[in-house]
Amino acid sequence: MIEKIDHIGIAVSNIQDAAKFYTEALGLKVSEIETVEEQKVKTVGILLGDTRIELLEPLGAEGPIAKFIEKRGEGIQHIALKVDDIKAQLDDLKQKGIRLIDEEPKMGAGGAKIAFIHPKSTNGILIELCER
Ligand SMILES: C[C@@H](C(=O)O)C(=O)SCCNC(=O)CCNC(=O)[C@H](O)C(C)(C)COP(=O)(O)OP(=O)(O)OC[C@H]1O[C@@H](n2cnc3c(N)ncnc32)[C@H](O)[C@@H]1OP(=O)(O)O
Ligand SMILES: [Co+2]
Repeated sequence: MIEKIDHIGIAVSNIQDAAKFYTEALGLKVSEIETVEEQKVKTVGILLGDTRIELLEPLGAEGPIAKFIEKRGEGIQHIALKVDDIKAQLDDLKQKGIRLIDEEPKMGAGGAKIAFIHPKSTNGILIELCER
């Protein structure tokens, strides 16, 4: 079951600089910075009620966020949907012929299980499934 939007992922060159807009101009709170090696990113969550904005900075020249910024510049990179059972959701999507980037969940920020659906199956939006 899909529960809600868990977060919106925004690719930025520098999370400290980018976070200032949300904290200083909008008065929002941020989580601790976390490194997710597998995705080659540093990330903070901007807390917004029961959802969040996830700022993502590339760890180096490689990885999906580095590549995204190089090709498209900073901006919205993905939308994450919270699911109650990510394995079941992935099996269901696979059976429906949806192109998955990850057939098995990976480790995301905050210990979440995450998996991505390819933009070719979603009219050009990168969608993450996320189970907490
Ligand atoms: C920390 C964690 C968490 O939440 O806990 C995260 O979120 S980590 C967040 C970062 N991690 C990820 O994004 C992991 C999943 N992402 C990936 O595997 C990759 O970024 C792909 C989405 C497969 C794209 O890979 P790559 O750029 O190498 O492929 P590509 O250049 O051939 O692109 C294939 C097609 O997808 C499009 N495309 C690429 N990135 C896109 C994006 N973010 N949103 C929408 N479309 C996108 C390209 O324009 C291209 O379309 P055309 O063919 O029409 O030109
Ligand atoms: Co995410």
